[in-house]
Amino acid sequence: MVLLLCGAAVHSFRFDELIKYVDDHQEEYVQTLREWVAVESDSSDVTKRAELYRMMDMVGEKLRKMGGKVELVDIGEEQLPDGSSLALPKVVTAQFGSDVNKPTVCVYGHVDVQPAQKEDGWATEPYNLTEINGNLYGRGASDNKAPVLAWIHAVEAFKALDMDLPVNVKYLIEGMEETGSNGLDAMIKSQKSTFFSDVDYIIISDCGWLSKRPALTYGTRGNCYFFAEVEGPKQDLHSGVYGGTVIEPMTDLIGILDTLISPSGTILIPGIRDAVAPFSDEEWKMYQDIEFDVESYREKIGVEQLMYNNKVELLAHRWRHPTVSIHGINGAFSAPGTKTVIPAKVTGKFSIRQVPDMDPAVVEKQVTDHLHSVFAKRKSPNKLKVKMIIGAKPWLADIKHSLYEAGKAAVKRVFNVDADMIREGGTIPIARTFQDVTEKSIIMLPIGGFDDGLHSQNEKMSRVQLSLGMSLTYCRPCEPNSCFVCTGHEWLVAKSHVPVLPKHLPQNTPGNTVECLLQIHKAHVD
Ligand SMILES: CC(C)C[C@H](NC(=O)CN)C(=O)O
Repeated sequence: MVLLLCGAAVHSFRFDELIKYVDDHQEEYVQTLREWVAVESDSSDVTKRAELYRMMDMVGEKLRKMGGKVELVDIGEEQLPDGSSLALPKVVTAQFGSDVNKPTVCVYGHVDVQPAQKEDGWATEPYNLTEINGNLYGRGASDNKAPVLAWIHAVEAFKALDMDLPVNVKYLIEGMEETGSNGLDAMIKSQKSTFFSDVDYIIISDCGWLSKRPALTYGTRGNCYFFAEVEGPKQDLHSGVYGGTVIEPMTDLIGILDTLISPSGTILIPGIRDAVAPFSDEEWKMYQDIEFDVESYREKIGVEQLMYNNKVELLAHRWRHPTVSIHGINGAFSAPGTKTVIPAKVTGKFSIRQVPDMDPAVVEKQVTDHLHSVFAKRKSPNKLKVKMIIGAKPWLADIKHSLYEAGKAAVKRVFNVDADMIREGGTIPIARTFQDVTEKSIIMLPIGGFDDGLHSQNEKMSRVQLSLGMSLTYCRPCEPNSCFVCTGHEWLVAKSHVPVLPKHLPQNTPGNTVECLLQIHKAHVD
């Protein structure tokens, strides 16, 4: 939370009050996160849609209570595979201040989550925020509920103290990010000349650091998500009775999925790499300077071998080369027992993370043509249907833009180290739309840690990481026209902010606040 809540208008006396208020309310912030995590706002599961609607209402209510001008924007319906339709969760927009003499910052985030069940291998109940050794475990804790709340609480502190916000702040919080931000493109287009007309900057904290070093994110990969359905007999069959007499849909599906990517990671779809931007010497040099330890990355994941052992190659394949991942097969027998079935219809789910300058429409054609071509060669009587479900574009920012200069200055002032300039291998579907449609500058400021387990078992947000991230939020009082919000060039961030440290950590570590926090953080993650 960077930022921007820095204030020409804030006197140091009042600034101390602000810091104290935030520190004094840490437990309430965690309690609100607990309430938000308790909502199973899984956007991929239509049976959980009521929870998602409830989640959006909670966000709207929270912002309304803070005195914001809040709207729950209807973004229409989604068509389900069975032909029926279902209302999309409303998008929450909120506005705090409309002073034409102040810049306006729009914070984007999402409060939907990926699926999670205890049986997937979680050590705790995924929807019951549980603190263990300073880590707050729960689905959505890092992706993206805590970062969204951090931004909300930053403004709430100003409001609670009846302090003038030095910038106008807008929020746009959605509930379909994890399934491709359905409906949001259209909403942004339709509100270009209304909600977005006075927005100067867009800030996204839906990403994490790469290591123990603070980072700024300047690129994300896109995602083209496919369903490949193979349909054969009219119902499931006994493999003893029918096996050997029918051409099985599952055999066809595994056969075609195996033509997508080689064991060593080469994508086998013709033409797919044609539009990939060349990896420049400048990029190579940048990647070399980034703090990242390949061996500890390998160990943390728990694999014996990675695809690349060289740091630059590994980062490049994580951020700026495309890849294919196979996620699952619907209709396949997957229970622990030994059912001897021949499934009649199976749907393979896979996605391609794409990079500049790939285009989802082109990828869709390349993948569809390829799968139909390899399927035809099998001469199977079964039917193949290929459908692209998500077509989210990659996003890349200009790191020479003053917004990134401002971000670097803020990190330097808070942490006393230079930010690593990183990209994200994952996708924030709406980032590119913001860029293309609103033509505003976007910065991604990671708050999450490098090992938060996003989309995985035991997702967490550590209290220390949250404190470190939050210290970016508070800017010290500055002279008019000298801070980022006034000039667009610099964030002035308080060095004097001393967050309340988790009680189990040493309270009397010597050194200044920043060194102290970094030492504690290091001890905590080592
Ligand atoms: C299109 C994807 C489902 C989006 C998803 N985004 C994030 O995880 C960002 N929080 C992804 O898988 O990258």
